[in-house]
Amino acid sequence: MDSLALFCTGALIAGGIYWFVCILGPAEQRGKRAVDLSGGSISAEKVQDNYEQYWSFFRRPKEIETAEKVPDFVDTFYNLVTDIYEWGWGQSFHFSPSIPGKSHLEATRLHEQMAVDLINVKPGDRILDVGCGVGGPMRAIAAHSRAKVVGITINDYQVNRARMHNKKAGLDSLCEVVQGNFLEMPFPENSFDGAYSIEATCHAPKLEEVYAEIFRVLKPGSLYVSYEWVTTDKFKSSDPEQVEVIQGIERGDALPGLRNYTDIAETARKVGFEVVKEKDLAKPPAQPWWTRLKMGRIAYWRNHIVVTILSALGIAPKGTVDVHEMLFKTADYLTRGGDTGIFSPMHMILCRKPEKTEEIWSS
Ligand SMILES: C=C(CC[C@@H](C)[C@H]1CC[C@H]2C3=CC[C@H]4[C@H](C)[C@@H](O)CC[C@]4(C)[C@H]3CC[C@]12C)C(C)C
Ligand SMILES: C[S@@+](CC[C@H](N)C(=O)[O-])C[C@H]1O[C@@H](n2cnc3c(N)ncnc32)[C@H](O)[C@@H]1O
Repeated sequence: MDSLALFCTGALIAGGIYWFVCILGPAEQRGKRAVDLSGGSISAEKVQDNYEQYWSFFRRPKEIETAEKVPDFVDTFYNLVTDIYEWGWGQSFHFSPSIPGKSHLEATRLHEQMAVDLINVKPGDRILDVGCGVGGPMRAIAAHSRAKVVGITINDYQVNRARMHNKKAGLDSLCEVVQGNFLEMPFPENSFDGAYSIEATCHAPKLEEVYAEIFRVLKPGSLYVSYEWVTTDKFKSSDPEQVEVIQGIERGDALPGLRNYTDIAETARKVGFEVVKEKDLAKPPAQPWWTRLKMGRIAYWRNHIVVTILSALGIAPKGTVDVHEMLFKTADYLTRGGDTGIFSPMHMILCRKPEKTEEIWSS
């Protein structure tokens, strides 16, 4: 083979690898690239240890039940998965019903916009995003409503990613990101004109604690909407196969325990909210939210190969393959949860903080 042919073959192989890893991979344009996968705020050498630490929480379930330990366990989880989520899913870390003729991104945006439309927000209002991730929903909601959005996340790495994306999108004057625990928020009472949480409060060990905090920081008369992860009326705790699916979802998603849908409104009322509306957005006529997970199967195999190669080359931290494999299995449990109808990630509840709350506090 002469040198020109050798050069062309080399260039073709290099181009192919670049296309496979960098172009085919990212879920959003100019999103996270496979070669940039990291362990979040954890240094690369500690990713494997932290992954093992994450699993050890499930070997001592009592520890997960201890409220004080949960934020640390959730923080470890997001250090491990944030880059993989961004790379393989995008900047919005939640599900949405499929919409025929619309892309995943369009369906995601409509699901996010529905949340802010429900809380009647005006331009200039200050609203809270409880558990904001890297800010996909926050940016969509700020752009759609022109409200000022303050997001809170426990994970430091997500704070930096969210701030970077806000700046890049030219939305940093409307979007602010704070590192903190949503069980003890660093905000004064009656300081927000509205609030929303998208698939985040499921990480709270006691829903009552996070709802009470949201209630505290909201101005009287303002609205809060949440998309909750729940087991539905189809779930039978006596069926071992169903229990396996629910436990698989809990373990792969850092959940201290999935709640039943009946607990949501009850908890909201207990902390003083008026329940305005409650609806499982996953129920027909909505199209399945889990088809996107099913359709991604080929991409997951490709991602598995990419992660294995990058990890072997020392580009991705050791442990990334394990984390990816955990997510791969989780995708299967989530799909089974969706197919059987025993699980919903979008049980919507819309609540109002009453104008007068004195009676509630004194009772
Ligand atoms: C609300 C939460 C997260 C919900 C989803 C955003 C994520 C749940 C499972 C995740 C994924 C599973 C499979 C991954 C795949 C193997 C990989 O190649 C690319 C990324 C995945 C698709 C990943 C993306 C995010 C999820 C869909 C929880 C945590 C409360
Ligand atoms: C699945 S992500 C959803 C993120 C975002 N709502 C979205 O849809 O893109 C859950 C978020 O909740 C945050 N979270 C979980 N427990 C928390 C806590 N105790 N305090 C603050 N944030 C928390 C996580 O850090 C993460 O950002």
